[in-house]
Amino acid sequence: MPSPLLSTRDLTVRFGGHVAVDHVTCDFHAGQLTAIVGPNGAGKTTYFNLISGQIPATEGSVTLKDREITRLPVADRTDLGIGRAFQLTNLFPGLSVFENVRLVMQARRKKGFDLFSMAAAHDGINDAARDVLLRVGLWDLSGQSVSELSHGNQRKLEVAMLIALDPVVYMFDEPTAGMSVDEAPVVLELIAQLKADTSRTILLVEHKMDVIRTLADRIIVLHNGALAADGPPAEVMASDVVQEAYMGKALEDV
Ligand SMILES: Nc1ncnc2c1ncn2[C@@H]1O[C@H](COP(=O)(O)OP(=O)(O)OP(=O)(O)O)[C@@H](O)[C@H]1O
Repeated sequence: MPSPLLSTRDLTVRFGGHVAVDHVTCDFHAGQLTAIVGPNGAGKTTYFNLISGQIPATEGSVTLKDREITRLPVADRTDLGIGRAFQLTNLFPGLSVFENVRLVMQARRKKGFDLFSMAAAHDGINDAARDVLLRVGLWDLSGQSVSELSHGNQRKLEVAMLIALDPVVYMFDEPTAGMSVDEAPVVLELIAQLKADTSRTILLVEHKMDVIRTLADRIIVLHNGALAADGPPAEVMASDVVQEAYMGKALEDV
């Protein structure tokens, strides 16, 4: 098997006496979407935070494409290809949809954050931003201020910004949370399309069984911060131990 894109080895964080993530060793390969499930408080978001760099690990390591990134700050990890959608906190509400996507592209291309540069100088970026907005179905709303968008469209924009960032590792934390039944399928379809690019890996924290069934190639289960199960969805879901002990409660709110 080729070497993994992303690995955690004995990844651990303690808050005082509480071990929130407990020696989690896991490899994530290109072309795979891994759903991370587990009961409330199991450590899923904290595991994400350790991978993306929001909190420092107490022990263990995170490796991206054979490079150890455990002690790197968030921005450096982003530059190296860790892309995380943040439940709307990384949108600029006062700017237009288009400007939000363009800012991400400018930052990626190291052209700085000068929004008011001559548009002609940024033709390439403008075209690329338009392509992303067409892809997510937001092109018609590109001139609107983000604060005027519906919640569902804001979540779509978040996916657009992640696509614009062009990461190696896509990290989604409950991407359809708070969306209407009409809006959620669009975002799920976008994530499904991302899977088609087999040079990336996708991590998804998710409670909804239907979303997991639709998207996941693999499920890992966290319980009390530790890795409790890891395998293909059918296998993990069928496991009695996992059903009863770990997933019954976590996945029943479909
Ligand atoms: N900064 C922190 N300081 C202290 N304890 C924390 C901190 N962050 C998380 N925890 C604790 O770590 C444990 C894991 O929390 P985490 O949010 O990762 O769980 P989760 O699996 O994402 O839960 P949920 O499904 O409810 O979002 C919880 O007991 C939580 O209270």
